Amino acid sequence: MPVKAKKWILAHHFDGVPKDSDLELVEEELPELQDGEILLEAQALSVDPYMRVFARSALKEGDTIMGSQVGKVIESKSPQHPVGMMLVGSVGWRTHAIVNVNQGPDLLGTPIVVPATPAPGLPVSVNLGVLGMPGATAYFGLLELCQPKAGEVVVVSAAAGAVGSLVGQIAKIKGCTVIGYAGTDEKCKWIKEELGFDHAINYKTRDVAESLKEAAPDGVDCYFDNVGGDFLYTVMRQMNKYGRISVCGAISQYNDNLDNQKSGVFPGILLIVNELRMEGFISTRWLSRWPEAFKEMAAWMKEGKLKYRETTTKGFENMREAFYGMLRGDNTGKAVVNV
Ligand SMILES: NC(=O)C1=CN([C@@H]2O[C@H](COP(=O)(O)OP(=O)(O)OC[C@H]3O[C@@H](n4cnc5c(N)ncnc54)[C@H](OP(=O)(O)O)[C@@H]3O)[C@@H](O)[C@H]2O)C=CC1
Ligand SMILES: CCCCCCC/C=C/C=O
Repeated sequence: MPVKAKKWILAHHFDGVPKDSDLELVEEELPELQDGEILLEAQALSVDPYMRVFARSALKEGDTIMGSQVGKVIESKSPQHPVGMMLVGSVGWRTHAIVNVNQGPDLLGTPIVVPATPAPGLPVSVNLGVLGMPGATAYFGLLELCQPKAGEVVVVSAAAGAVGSLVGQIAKIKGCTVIGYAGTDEKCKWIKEELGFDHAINYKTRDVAESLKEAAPDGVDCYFDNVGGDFLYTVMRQMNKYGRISVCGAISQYNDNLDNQKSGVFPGILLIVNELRMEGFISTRWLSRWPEAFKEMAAWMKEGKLKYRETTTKGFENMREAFYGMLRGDNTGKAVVNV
């Protein structure tokens, strides 16, 4: 019996905030499996900011939207991937995918399928969040680039999101004072009261420069930047000598047309005077070491030192709404879609 897959395609390249006419749900009939192929059925899918960023360069109109999912093998012509096995696959927004297990990495350089990390008692979706790409991003982006030391002050933006909520907790584990900025009072309450951040500030209701002066009167040593734009410049002005900035994301600019962006004045003088180190990264730089991060983070979770939250949307047909919601800040913790 041929399998009918549903998939979301890029109908039109995004221009500004993604809208319904940009994304279209279509059906396709899948062919018979060949040797070395498996058929994956989506259980949980990820919606991430990078989909907004990389759609422009990596996709053509008509292509399936990129993205990872946890899928179950429901048919197999690969003895190493038996029916029932759970895999994390970068196979896009699809209910069913035929994967050649010998295929090389995807467009973003990640393997097409890897066994889902065993996490007893936890939902499979943790492989898309705390024990997945966002977890590795927080772990390596903070520890490798900021190298936070006990007693230092660490600031993180988008602090109640998938990456930011983990960055703040890891910085606490390392003995730092942590200041998180998030977009609602509820998010601030969560990161302060449940996750143990020292300060949680709603950037929509407080002035960032003024509130940062209050929370960090002696300045900032590390900034984990998820937001970019003016936010970055504002924090840079309050960095201490030899401060480190890990440039992870620039979500405040993702809906802008980069070709038409006005050139602002980059405050390079601050880098010079305070001898700051500022480095952008893509988490796949440490791909071969991701298991190391997952092992340590799973141990912290077991010890109750690292908590996570997911904002889940039910139904593959609601991928689009989950994506829009994540971009505008509806999520606390990792945004996932359960099928
Ligand atoms: N370099 C890398 O390898 C990777 C980079 N990233 C980047 O990390 C960042 C966080 O990603 P992730 O944790 O997955 O996503 P989140 O779970 O943090 O979701 C995005 C959040 O961004 C916040 N946001 C949206 N617009 C703005 C804005 N204009 N100003 C400030 N905050 C805004 C919203 O929270 P709020 O309510 O607080 O506004 C929203 O919930 C993104 O920039 C992403 O691109 C992610 C993974 C890998
Ligand atoms: C498993 C997919 C890895 C994608 C890496 C995404 C890097 C993100 C950059 C900005 O959001």
